[in-house]
Amino acid sequence: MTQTEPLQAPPAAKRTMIQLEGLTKTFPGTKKPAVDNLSLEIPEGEIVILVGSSGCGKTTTMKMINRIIEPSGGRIILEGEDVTKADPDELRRRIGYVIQQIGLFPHMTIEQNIATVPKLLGWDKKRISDRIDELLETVSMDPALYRRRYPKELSGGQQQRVGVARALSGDPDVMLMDEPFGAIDPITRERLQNEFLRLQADVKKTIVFVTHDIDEAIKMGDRIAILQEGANIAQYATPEEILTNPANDFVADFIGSGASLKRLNLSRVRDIELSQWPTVSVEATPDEALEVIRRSEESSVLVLDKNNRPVRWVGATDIQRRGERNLLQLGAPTTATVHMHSTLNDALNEMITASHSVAIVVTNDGTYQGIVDIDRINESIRAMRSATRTRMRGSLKHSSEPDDE
Ligand SMILES: Nc1ncnc2c1ncn2[C@@H]1O[C@H](COP(=O)(O)OP(=O)(O)OP(=O)(O)O)[C@@H](O)[C@H]1O
Repeated sequence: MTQTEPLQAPPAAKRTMIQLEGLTKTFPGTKKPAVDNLSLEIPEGEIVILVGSSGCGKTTTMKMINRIIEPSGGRIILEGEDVTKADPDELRRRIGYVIQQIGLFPHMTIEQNIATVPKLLGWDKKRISDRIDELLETVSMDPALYRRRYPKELSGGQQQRVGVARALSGDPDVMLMDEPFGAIDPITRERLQNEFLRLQADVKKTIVFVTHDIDEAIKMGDRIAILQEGANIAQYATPEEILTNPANDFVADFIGSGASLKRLNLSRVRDIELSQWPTVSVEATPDEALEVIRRSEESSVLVLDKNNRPVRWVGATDIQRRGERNLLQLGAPTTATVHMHSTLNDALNEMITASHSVAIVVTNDGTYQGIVDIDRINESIRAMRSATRTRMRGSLKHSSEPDDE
């Protein structure tokens, strides 16, 4: 047999995809620049978040990257090429753009919306049509159902999914996302964030993402730039570093209280050991279910369907008072379900919303994996706190060591 596997090259250091050099924008009729001499390196394949309070220059920075706003000074380097003076139309075809609310063209169907950039790129009809199907499936929307609809016939969350699909349509290396999930209710927002992170794990685009929500920044960002007025960088670091070592009082204030709780956004369900809850198949009799509960330390059982998907919680007392009812008619439907890639913060939110002390963990196809309970989340918070303290003691010790020792 011949060896067909190529030898693995050692991982190369990340390339800089976008480099902003002294980028400045002073709007006509204003004295102070909205963006004042901003320099920032954005590595390939990462999500870099620009976060800061209203008016600090996030959107202006973003719009200068694809030249919707022309810079008054400085340079934009894309993949090593100075694009400060390049043809803006051509540039925009290389950069996907997702914005809050507006996004879609209202008079065009979903397929026409998604086809905009591929058409500009001169793709043939079949390629465009296949791409529309592929992208709608990628953002979990059935093409047969949605291709011919108009934006107003979709929910806010669905419109935003189409916005993401459209931004991905020409397969750009870079995506700019300006508060893409800003106008959406918290539950849909969380779902879209998770879907987007899952998608990004596959597509690995270089993404500049604007938000004013530090929790969203911590959850979505590989790196976060916390901006002050004039787009001055207060800190540019990983979420972990920002939470552990805020560079100054401005950053500490911006993170606000509850840094430990925010750190729950950094840990995912797949990173912790899951607990198990007693389960029975939907085909079991109520007596069998009762026996499973008796043998466990819990007072209820999780009923799984034929495909191992959780369907109901059934308590011992429900079964004792069952009368003629079977397992599917007892107890309550399962709530508080999270995925392996959900954050511990998502799990905690689910528990609080469902008034349940456990969240059920399932795979993408809904198969039962285990549970996360409040105790496990508490343990994680404690572990993070003590890791931070150890790190801080380490750095304090280091900085207080006298030079002459
Ligand atoms: N076209 C314009 N003409 C004059 N000033 C502008 C213009 N666009 C933005 N500005 C000003 O530039 C500053 C930065 O605005 P920008 O929209 O970039 O802020 P932002 O951080 O995105 O804010 P928000 O979170 O509220 O969207 C603000 O003071 C704003 O008033």
